[in-house]
Amino acid sequence: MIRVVNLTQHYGVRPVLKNVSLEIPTGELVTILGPNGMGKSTLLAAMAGLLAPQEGYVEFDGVRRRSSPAGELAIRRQVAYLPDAPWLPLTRTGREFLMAVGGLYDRKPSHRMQHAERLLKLFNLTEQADWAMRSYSAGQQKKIALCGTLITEAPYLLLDEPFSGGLDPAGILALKRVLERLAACDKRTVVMTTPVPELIETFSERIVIIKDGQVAANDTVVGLKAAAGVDGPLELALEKLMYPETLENIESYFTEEGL
Ligand SMILES: Nc1ncnc2c1ncn2[C@@H]1O[C@H](COP(=O)(O)OP(=O)(O)OP(=O)(O)O)[C@@H](O)[C@H]1O
Repeated sequence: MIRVVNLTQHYGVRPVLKNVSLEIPTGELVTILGPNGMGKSTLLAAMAGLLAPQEGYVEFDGVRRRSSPAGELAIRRQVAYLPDAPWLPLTRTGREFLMAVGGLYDRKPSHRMQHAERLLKLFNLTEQADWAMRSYSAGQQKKIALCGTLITEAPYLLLDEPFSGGLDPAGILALKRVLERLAACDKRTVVMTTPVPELIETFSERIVIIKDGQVAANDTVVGLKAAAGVDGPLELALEKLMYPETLENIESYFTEEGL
């Protein structure tokens, strides 16, 4: 279980997250949604241990992040984090990269090699496996970064915009199905952000909406639709809950122009 307790995060004097508390049970597939700039990436980075919160803390299975070197090391082996703009060692090949990341998580070389092969095949990168990653297209770089997260086999996956960055439909389908199966069959916990509600409607178990630095909603897709009084796609419910002003802005854009 992940527990976020009274988390407050400032950049300079500007508060981004204000007293955020959240519990994510093991094996859940959770999506964090919210308007641009509301703190989704900041929340994920704090969960990943990249940011030291000014107040509050994050716990994985009862061990508090950043509380002791031993605890922090134990958590690092359990958690894989994919930032929205992941860094890749571009002079290395995709296969070398996967072998190196798997090694950081103590996976045996023969197991890593075999798993890398399966991941490369899954994301249609077999042909490029032994090319330097600088020759990969943007979408291929995103795919290899995703493979780098999956090869860790970490029980907790924190994925910042895993579906963005030029993934093709085959890549999106592969990622959706893999995350679904990992959560359902392997009890892996997946927390991710995405700006595209259509992508997650059918497979995200729970949605957390961050707005103005706070948790505005934390519910299932069905629960969110009921709260918004919407009997259609999730997108409509989110428009009402997250972006009520956008619908008004669209109207006034056309009205003020006399259109
Ligand atoms: N390193 C930083 N220094 C100062 N301010 C920052 C920094 N990183 C983010 N911010 C600010 O914090 C706020 C939250 O940013 P964050 O990236 O967490 O939002 P987000 O919800 O993930 O946005 P998006 O949907 O656009 O990715 C924004 O207003 C942003 O300008």
